[in-house]
Amino acid sequence: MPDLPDTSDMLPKSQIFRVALRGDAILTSPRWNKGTAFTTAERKAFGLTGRLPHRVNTLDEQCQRAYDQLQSHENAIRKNSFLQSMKDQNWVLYYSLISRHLRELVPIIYTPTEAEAISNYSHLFRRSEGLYLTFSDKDTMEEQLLEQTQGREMDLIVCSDAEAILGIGDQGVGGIGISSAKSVIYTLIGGTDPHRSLPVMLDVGTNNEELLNDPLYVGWPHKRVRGKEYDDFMDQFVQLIRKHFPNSLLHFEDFGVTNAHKLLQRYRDEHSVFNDDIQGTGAVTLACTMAAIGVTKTKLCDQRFVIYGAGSAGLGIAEQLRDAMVSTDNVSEEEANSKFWLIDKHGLIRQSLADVREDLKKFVRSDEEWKDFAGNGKEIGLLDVVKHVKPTVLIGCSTHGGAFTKEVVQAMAEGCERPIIFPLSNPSKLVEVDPKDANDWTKGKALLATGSPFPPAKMPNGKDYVIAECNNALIYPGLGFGSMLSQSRKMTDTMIIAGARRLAALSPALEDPDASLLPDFGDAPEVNFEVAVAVAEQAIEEGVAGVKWKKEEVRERAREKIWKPVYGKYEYDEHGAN
Ligand SMILES: NC(=O)c1ccc[n+]([C@@H]2O[C@H](COP(=O)([O-])OP(=O)(O)OC[C@H]3O[C@@H](n4cnc5c(N)ncnc54)[C@H](O)[C@@H]3O)[C@@H](O)[C@H]2O)c1
Ligand SMILES: O=C(O)C[C@H](O)C(=O)O
Ligand SMILES: [Mg+2]
Repeated sequence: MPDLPDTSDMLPKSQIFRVALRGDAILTSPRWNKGTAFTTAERKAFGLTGRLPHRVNTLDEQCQRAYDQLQSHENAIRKNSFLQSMKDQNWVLYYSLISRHLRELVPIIYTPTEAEAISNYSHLFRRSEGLYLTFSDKDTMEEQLLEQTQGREMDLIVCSDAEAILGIGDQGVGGIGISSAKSVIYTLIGGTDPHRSLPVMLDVGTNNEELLNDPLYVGWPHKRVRGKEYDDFMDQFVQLIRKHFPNSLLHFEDFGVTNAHKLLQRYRDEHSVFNDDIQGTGAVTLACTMAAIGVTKTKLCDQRFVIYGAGSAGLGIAEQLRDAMVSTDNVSEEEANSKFWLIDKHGLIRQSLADVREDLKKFVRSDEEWKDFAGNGKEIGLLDVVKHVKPTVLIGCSTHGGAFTKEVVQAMAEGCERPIIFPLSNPSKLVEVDPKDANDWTKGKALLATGSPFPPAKMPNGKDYVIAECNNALIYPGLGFGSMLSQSRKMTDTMIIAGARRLAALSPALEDPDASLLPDFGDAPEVNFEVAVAVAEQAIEEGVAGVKWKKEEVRERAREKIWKPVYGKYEYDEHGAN
């Protein structure tokens, strides 16, 4: 990977904060609490002398102690709960600890462990994780928002209605866990100030029978609200965000595909809105594909793409690849569309299929193309499509674990020299193929990337093949930070493509074709910093930025704005922050 800036020199200069909280109030504020790291002078000033043991610890010592405690929890879900409690106690310690062990701890607080925490949410509940806006309380939505934000400026709102959480479906109020985890990643990897971000759960009910029948379910025990009532509720929410936080980024996560697409189209010209499953996944997959075709020395328009799973992610990926093909390879949109075969649970999306979603119509295959197909009239499944189309790229975002069988993978490998295979479904148990198997079945020829972290596979020459983590977290924090930094009025497709290109340019495979297609997740903060700079520069260039900077200033401004988990120096001031 090309050299990246050392982020340690991005630490803010020693900061002095005037704080109005004393005693228990400062010890129980995760924003201000330093625990045993309060200095002797601060202990006197904030009424803490008798409330803490004698010794003053450094942040390094606190991180060491916390890491040791974490190791005593034997499984991932317990570690997740422990870290959740730490977040409730002390933000600097929480973010600093995870930053020091990024590759090890991101899978604990995010994908895949967060899926388990979300599905057990009502049983694990300890305390509030953000703002819960419930349909039945919609008349007081504005009061609830203002009560929660207490006059704070907000840079970022991450919301979910939890209809399609990762690959585990409708999770009702547990969906706050994804809003919260995505917000944490924004801070950890993107540099967003946690005090200026808000996770939101839009509780419009759930159709998950198990939750509805669970006496301990803590959400609104009601079937999902649909239609005009749903649209009005969402509109009420979006208009409040626009009114009170006009410069914020509004991030949508894990909505059902129909609402995801509709909400994005409805608001994308009014406010800076972003759908992670559609746009974030599209962007990271574009970057990963660009890296892979760099290895095969082909162009985007030379590929035949089979996308298995035509929901938010599948559609977002197809559109992003298509748009990039049009802009880089100079082909018409129609020709670019013809390079895609999308499959959902009813088989190949083609003309004679009933009820094809409006947003998929441009990717519908003609019946003419399949007229000689033996199973005509029936669903056309993945294996048949692979045999017939001979794809060069096979992408999975279906939630159908194990769908890329040995037969499918080998059929693909017969049709091309270096099959590009990205099984992206999360969490790990839903991956379409274990990358180790795909590697073995293709004798190390497949170029692979997955949505969740997987261990390296062995190449026939005995070398490790590092599996790229093609998860939107490698790009969305940078896309978002770039938009917030430049105070963009909207997040345009060209800003997203600029971010994806920057990520692709950082691929280790550019220098070594046997290396991972994407940068290591351990480098995610530096990578996302680069993405953010590219996005903000593009926003300035195309005139959607609110700031009046020159493009050359962006990098320095980004360094100044980035939030880092370090303790500032506190002075007591009754009119200070709380
Ligand atoms: N790696 C990433 O960054 C990333 C990003 C977004 C989504 N995802 C993953 O992709 C998966 C889908 O997410 P989504 O948001 O698009 O969900 P979604 O519910 O919008 O879409 C799922 C799609 O899969 C299809 N499908 C379901 N079962 C199928 C089957 N047996 N055969 C073929 N198709 C089937 C559905 O018809 C639908 O088109 C999830 O597992 C999610 O975790 C990964
Ligand atoms: O949450 C993730 O890990 C990625 C993605 O947004 C998903 O829905 O799977
Ligand atoms: Mg998601």
